[in-house]
Amino acid sequence: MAAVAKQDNSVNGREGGVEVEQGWEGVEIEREEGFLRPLEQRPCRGVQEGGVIPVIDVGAAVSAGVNPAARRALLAQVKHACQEWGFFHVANHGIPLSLIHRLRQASKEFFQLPSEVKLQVKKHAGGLGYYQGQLTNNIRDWREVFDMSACGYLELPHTDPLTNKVGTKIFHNQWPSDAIREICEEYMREAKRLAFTLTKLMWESLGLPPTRFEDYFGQSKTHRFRFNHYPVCSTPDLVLGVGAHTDVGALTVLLQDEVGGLQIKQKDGQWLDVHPDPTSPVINVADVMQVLTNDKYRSVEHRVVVNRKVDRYSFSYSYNAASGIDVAPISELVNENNPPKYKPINWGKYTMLRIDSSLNTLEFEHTTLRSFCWDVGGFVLGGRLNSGGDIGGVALPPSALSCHHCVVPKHQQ
Ligand SMILES: O=C(O)CCC(=O)C(=O)O
Ligand SMILES: [Fe+2]
Repeated sequence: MAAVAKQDNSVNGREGGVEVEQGWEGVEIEREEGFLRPLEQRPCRGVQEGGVIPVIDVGAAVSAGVNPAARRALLAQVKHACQEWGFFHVANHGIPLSLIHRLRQASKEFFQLPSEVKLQVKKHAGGLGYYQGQLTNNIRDWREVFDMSACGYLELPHTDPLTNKVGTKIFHNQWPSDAIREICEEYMREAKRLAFTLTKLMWESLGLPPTRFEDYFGQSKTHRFRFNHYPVCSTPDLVLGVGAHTDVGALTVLLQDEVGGLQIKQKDGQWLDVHPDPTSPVINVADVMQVLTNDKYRSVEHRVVVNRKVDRYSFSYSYNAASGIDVAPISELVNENNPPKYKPINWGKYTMLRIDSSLNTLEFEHTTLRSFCWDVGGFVLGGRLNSGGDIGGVALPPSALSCHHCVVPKHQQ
C-alpha cells in the first residue's frame, strides 16, 4: 500500500472531525481506496470494439415545415433507436457550434480554478454547485462536477426530518461568475429545446396523445445541467470516471469532447465505446421514459472510463418530469397481455432518494427502479446505487484526482 505524504494542503479545514475540506495529501488512506473498483467493474474487462449507435438527423423536426413522409421516417428511426439501443447521436440539432466552443472553454476555465475558489460554490446535499464526492455503486467516481438547474431553480420534494411534514425544497444556482452564467443559460436554452423536441418525437413515435405530454413535462422545474471533468489518471484500469448506472430522468442530452470514454452496455452484457463526436450530442433514454413506456424504450446502463493522457470534459442536460408527478406506465401502452411492469413512482421522491442515498442511510431496494417493479424478482435496472452521496462531507480539490495514489490492495491483486 502506498505511503501518503502528510503534507497540509487543507482548505477551510476544521478541527474536531465535524467537517473537513482538505487536500488529497491529508486524506486518510481509506478515502483513497474509495476510488478502487472491484475486479468485475474494472474497465479492461469485456470491452468490445465495433457496433455504432445510430445517428438521427433531427433537422426535419427542428425546422418548421415538415413533410409527413419525412416525419414518419424520422419517427421510425427514433423508435428503432430507443427500442434497440437506448442511445443515439443527433445531427442537425441546431445548437450553434460557436456556443459549444464557448461552453467548453467556460468549463475548462472553471475546473482549472483553484480548489478554494471552486469550493465557494460547493454543492450541499441534494443541491446545486461544485462537487467531487460522487459515488456510483458505493465507489467514488473519478470526476468532479458542477451542477446547475436549467429552470432557474430546482424544486424537489422534501420531508422535514423533525416534523415529518412533506413540502418542497427549492435549490438555487450558485454561479462562479457572470460569464459562466451567461454561457450556461444560453446553452441550457438550446439543450432544453432539443430535449423537448426529442422527448416529443419519442412520444409521437409510440402513437401517444400529445395532450398527455403536457401533464408530465409541462411544469417541470427539475431539469438539471452538469459540467463533468474527468482528470487524467495514472491507473485508469482500476477506476471509473462514472460507474455503471442508468440516468434517472426522462432523457439526457450529453455533449462530449473529442477524448472518448463513454461506454454503453449492450444486450449481450458487453461494453461498447461510444464514438466521441464533439459536435453531435448523444441522446439517451432514461428511467422515467422506460417506466412510462412500460419497457418499450430502454434506459441503458452506461459508464465512463478515464485515461492516462488527457483530461475529458462532458456536459449533460437531464430533461425531467415535474416534481409532483406520479410516473407509471401510460395506460395506452398497457393491456391484458402487456400489464404494467411498474408501480407508480412519484418522480420527485424517486429522484430525491437517488440523490440522497449513501451507503448507510438507504437500502439498495430504494435506490433503483427495482422496488417499483411489480415483478421484483424478474427485473433489475442497472441503477446508480448510492449515487450522489457526499463522502462524509469531505470535498477534495483536483490535486486529489492525480491517481498515483491509487494502489491495488493485496486482496484485489
Ligand atoms: O460524461 C459522460 O460521458 C457521461 C456522464 C454520465 O453518464 C452521467 O453524468 O450520468
Ligand atoms: Fe449517465
